Amino acid sequence: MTSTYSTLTGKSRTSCCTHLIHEVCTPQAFDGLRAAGRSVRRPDCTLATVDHNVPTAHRGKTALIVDPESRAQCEAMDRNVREFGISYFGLQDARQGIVHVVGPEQGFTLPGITCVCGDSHTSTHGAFGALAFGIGTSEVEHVLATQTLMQKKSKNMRITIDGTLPEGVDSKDLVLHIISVIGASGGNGCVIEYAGSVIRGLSMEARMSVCNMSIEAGSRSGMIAPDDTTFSYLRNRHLAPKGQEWDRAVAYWRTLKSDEGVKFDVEVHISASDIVPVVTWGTSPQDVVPITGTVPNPATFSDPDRRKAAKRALQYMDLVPGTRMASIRVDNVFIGSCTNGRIEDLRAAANIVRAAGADAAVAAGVRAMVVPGSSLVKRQAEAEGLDAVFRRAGFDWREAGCSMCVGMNEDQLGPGKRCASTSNRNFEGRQGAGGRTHLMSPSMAAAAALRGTLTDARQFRLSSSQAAVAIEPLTPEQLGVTLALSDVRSRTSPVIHQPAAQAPTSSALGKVLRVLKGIAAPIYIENVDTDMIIPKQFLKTISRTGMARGLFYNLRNDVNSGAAVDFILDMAPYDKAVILVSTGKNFGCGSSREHAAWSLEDFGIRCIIAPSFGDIFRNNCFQNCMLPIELDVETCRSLAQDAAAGIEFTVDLESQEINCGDREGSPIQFTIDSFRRNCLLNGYDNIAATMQHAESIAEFERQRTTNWPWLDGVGYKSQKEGKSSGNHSMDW
Ligand SMILES: CC(C)[C@H](C(=O)O)[C@@H](O)C(=O)O
Ligand code: SF4
Repeated sequence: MTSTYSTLTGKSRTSCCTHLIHEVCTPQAFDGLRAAGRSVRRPDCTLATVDHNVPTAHRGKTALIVDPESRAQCEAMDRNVREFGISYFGLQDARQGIVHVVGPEQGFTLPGITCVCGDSHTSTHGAFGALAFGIGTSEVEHVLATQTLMQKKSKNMRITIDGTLPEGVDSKDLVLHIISVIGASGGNGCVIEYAGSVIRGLSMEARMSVCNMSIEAGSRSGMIAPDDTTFSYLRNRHLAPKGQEWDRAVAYWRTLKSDEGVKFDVEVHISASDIVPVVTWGTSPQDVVPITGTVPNPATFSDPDRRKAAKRALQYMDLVPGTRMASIRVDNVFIGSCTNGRIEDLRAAANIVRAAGADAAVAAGVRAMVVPGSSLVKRQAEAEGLDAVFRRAGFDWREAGCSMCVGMNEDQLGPGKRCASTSNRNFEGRQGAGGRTHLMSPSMAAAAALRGTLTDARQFRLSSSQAAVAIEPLTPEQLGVTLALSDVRSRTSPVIHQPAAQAPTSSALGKVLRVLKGIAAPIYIENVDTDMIIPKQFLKTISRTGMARGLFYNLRNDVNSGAAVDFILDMAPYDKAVILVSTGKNFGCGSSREHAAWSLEDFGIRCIIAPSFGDIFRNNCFQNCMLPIELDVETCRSLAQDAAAGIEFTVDLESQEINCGDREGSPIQFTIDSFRRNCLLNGYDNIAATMQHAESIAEFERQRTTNWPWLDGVGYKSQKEGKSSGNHSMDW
């Protein structure tokens, strides 16, 4: 399936059809463009919004954002989109929302495209049969400048779910079940295709929830072949093709499916009847248990690493094995995020409140928030009366944004507080330092809000008279939004900057790595996620430097007092470490934040050795001239012993060897992609290298215009036809 989607312009460069951007991962990329005197190659294929930092208590001008760092990031976005001529759904725009809700909602996400975004949940867009994946900031800069990316073909994995989902089981239960089956690193290096009768029967919203969490299964990208469900969702969306182009597009989209008998690198079969309503108990999305079950006993895990991780998780979550999940009290409930902040999710949650009767109320002592995924979802929900249902029961009805999914705005979970959440990550400190997250579906979260404990939502049954009346998506006019569509994908005039003297562009530029000699620090944690490497508060910067302070912040400092606690990187000789050795797999999983690589580098780490890596993190390391080395678990464990003994390591990239003292088995050989190796040895400027292929990129774009004209924005079309786009005032 994937080969159908990758549109290669050169040996290893993928042309990106659409590029979504948000305020957190772009300021440094735009600065890089400015410094190098580069423009945005395809403003018509780039769409911007603000979501992570925005307040959900009010809407208004960016200038009203109280937190100075959040405000600075949003203002940087305002400036950058203006300067580079990019279509933008800013804080006052009726179409603003979470980037992964906005793209599909506008029809910017289409089947057959390659879609990228500086955000790990870009996998969401795979629900449309797009090859969609998250990238780091350096890659964002590369895409802005060239509309292409350096890519290596991924492995293919197919997960087939057949049968009928039992009553009360929804797409969130399904995807959490999948992650528990294949594990949080199960999809490393793969693109997942979701198939089977259950997937075919899902709505687009549900498909998006499933693809969204592919990254939590270790895969950068998940996809579903487009079908009539996809087409009817897209028909009449603002940026979807219209008229004859629509017919032509649909005819093409129907061809986008895996060939009969095609061989996948990995096949997984799941029976729908095995799936039940679930919640998470630990600090990895793979820590899943039926809501009717109990907190597991780590001693029952056969894998020693899993056992250790489970013990650590239970300590963090303050849970005791054997406790009934449904007896666990919660302080907060969060309904929202790019996984479950769409209209269907809000309807499901509201249905539970309706089923609880006219007197339904949020349990005493619980704070429950409903945060729509976009401002248009909010208006739709209000038109359906869902806000009234929530408000009446004591839920807090908010403005759109990422909110407590990540806590970059004021919506944070306090230390020691427990949250029933419809988001996608239950990592340590994810929703707030010291906060404890249980992931679940919207109906289960609503049920938890009413009962005050984790609750089986099947206890709330709707009578037909209580059932929510879902209405067709409202038109912009009905929503009371006068959409000025003229500014969407119509930009034409690239802004060319003069290179700034001595200013840095993409991060690795000018750096090389040949031989690295020094102290290695051992880390014994499984699935070290990038939230753990650098928590959210350190992402609120518009610079790439000075991030060592944030490195492993929550492991190095007491959550309540902020006082330093013993952590390996603060103890001699490891405070001078240049190498990290992780015994746990999936190092750097989760978020695409390049800040994780920046903070390691700023501390002095140039090489990380682990049994496996999160795919986006691995790329981010290379982009910053850092070397991620993958070795088997046993070798990592023995290297960690050497590191713990304070033995100095020598990593030689030329000979691809690791030497540590005169240990047995030394030197250890490692393999590395030859292109990446060359870049590290010679310090390439990837963007400049790609720009040498400008003619092939232009030729590819010409073919694309001929074959798939609906992928060009209006402004680009008229520019090609020699018409002036005036002051961006053309209609779509
Ligand atoms: C800020 C962004 C880089 C990050 C991501 O990549 O996922 C965020 O959306 C998250 O969910 O942690
Ligand atoms: S996972 Fe959360 S923080 Fe990240 S994009 Fe989605 S809603 Fe925003």
